[in-house]
Amino acid sequence: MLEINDLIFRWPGAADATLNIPKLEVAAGERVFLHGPSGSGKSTLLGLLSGINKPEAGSIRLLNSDLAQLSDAARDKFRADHIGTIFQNFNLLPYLSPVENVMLGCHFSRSRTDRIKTSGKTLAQQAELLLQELGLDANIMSRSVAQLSIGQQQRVAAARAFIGQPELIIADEPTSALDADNRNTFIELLFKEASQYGATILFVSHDNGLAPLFDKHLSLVELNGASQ
Ligand SMILES: Nc1ncnc2c1ncn2[C@@H]1O[C@H](COP(=O)(O)OP(=O)(O)OP(=O)(O)O)[C@@H](O)[C@H]1O
Repeated sequence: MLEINDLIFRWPGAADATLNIPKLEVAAGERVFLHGPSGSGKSTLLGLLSGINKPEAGSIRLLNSDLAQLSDAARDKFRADHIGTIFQNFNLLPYLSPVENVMLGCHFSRSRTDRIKTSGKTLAQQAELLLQELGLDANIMSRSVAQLSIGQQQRVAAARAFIGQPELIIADEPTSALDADNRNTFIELLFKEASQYGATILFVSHDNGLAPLFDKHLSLVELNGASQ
């Protein structure tokens, strides 16, 4: 589902390329753990995969589209349709309820919205179902998210990424605020949700203790070093 070839990315003004990745392949449905020390380029790579940045050279084929060849508007649409992101700080809207926050995951994507409608549910019903599956208690669904614990906010952020079944779920250090038990539980929940429709998970973390949970491990230092 993802294939990178001869990718080079350099931040403006930087002497050296931040990323120089000859090859990277991820199959559909894989659970991938991407690790590397601070500054090794993890966020830069996620920015390229989600189409926020463009490579200087090389190709990034995601679901058979070369992101480097798409216009800015087409990359935005591609991201909204095919990628669900769980951000490190969750990026939830504090004045909205959990259900409303989750529904926002479909806001910019006709195809994700249509997928839910075809299943016969409303967006709100699907949002509620996902929140239940991810373990959010029913009695807090109508609170504003500002009143939720970190672990509860994390479940809302995950449900927002999954709504409408995007093929790729990107999780950028989403467990750094949790203790070890809660981290593992959260990752197991992500896997369960992803396996319901075969989503691919790309999970970024400094915490190598989480690596054994995943099918595949990618080290940014090794990926970058492979050409040098
Ligand atoms: N917007 C930017 N403009 C210029 N340079 C940047 C920008 N963002 C990141 N960099 C540089 O690119 C390199 C990789 O940064 P990046 O944030 O991708 O690393 P990271 O592996 O995600 O780090 P961390 O684990 O600390 O989040 C660093 O040297 C950083 O200074």
